[in-house]
Amino acid sequence: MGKVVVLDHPLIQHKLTYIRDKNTGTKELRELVDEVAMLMAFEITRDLPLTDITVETPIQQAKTKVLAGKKIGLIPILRAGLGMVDGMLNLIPAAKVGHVGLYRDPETLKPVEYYIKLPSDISERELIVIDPMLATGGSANDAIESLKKRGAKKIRLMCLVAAPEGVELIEKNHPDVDIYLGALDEGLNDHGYIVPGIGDAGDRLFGTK
Ligand SMILES: O=P(O)(O)OC[C@H]1O[C@H](OP(=O)(O)OP(=O)(O)O)[C@H](O)[C@@H]1O
Ligand SMILES: O=c1cc[nH]c(=O)[nH]1
Ligand SMILES: [Mg+2]
Repeated sequence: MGKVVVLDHPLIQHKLTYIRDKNTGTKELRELVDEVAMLMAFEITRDLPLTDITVETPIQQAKTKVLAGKKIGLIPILRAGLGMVDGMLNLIPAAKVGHVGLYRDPETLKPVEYYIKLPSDISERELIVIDPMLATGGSANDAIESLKKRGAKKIRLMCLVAAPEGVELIEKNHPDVDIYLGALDEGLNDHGYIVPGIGDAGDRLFGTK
């Protein structure tokens, strides 16, 4: 079974409070999502492997460390996942970015895939699927399946807010995938929205409602 980690760093929790607040406007929301994504990226990259090197400081030789060159791929689920990409790239600037376009049918709550474009070497990369919301889990589940079908071997999932239903679905169908969250909320309402949640992430980020 994969890990489920709630990233309870005080800065993440503080910013998440203002993301939840319905009075936070589009500009501020974008900035907050960007910042939280960067902080979450900082936390989830703790286990990246290092390798030893030697450099000359102005004083003498120093045995020190650099990243071992692990290749990373960020996979935002369109649209809302786009809001988290730049924040993560601030910390992992060499990451490649693949896009999976999915929307959730409002009647059935089932995801519909409309776009996919991935780096050609996904099987060699550690992939981080990013989406602010893990509600029923259908979208993340389908995105992960699409990646696996195309050769992905190592996948993590990073979401701002999740419902237990979504976490359970990913744990059941993808026990090899670790899940990193800003918060694990109470559940879903009748329309499949996370409670208390942040509302419709895509509409709030892009101002489409
Ligand atoms: O876990 P689920 O029940 O599948 O719901 C979560 C999905 O719903 C939202 O996307 P939406 O369909 O609203 O598309 P958008 O990002 O284009 O707004 C959200 O960004 C997730 O991708
Ligand atoms: O709460 C939710 C659930 C799905 N999609 C969203 O944007 N928000
Ligand atoms: Mg939406």
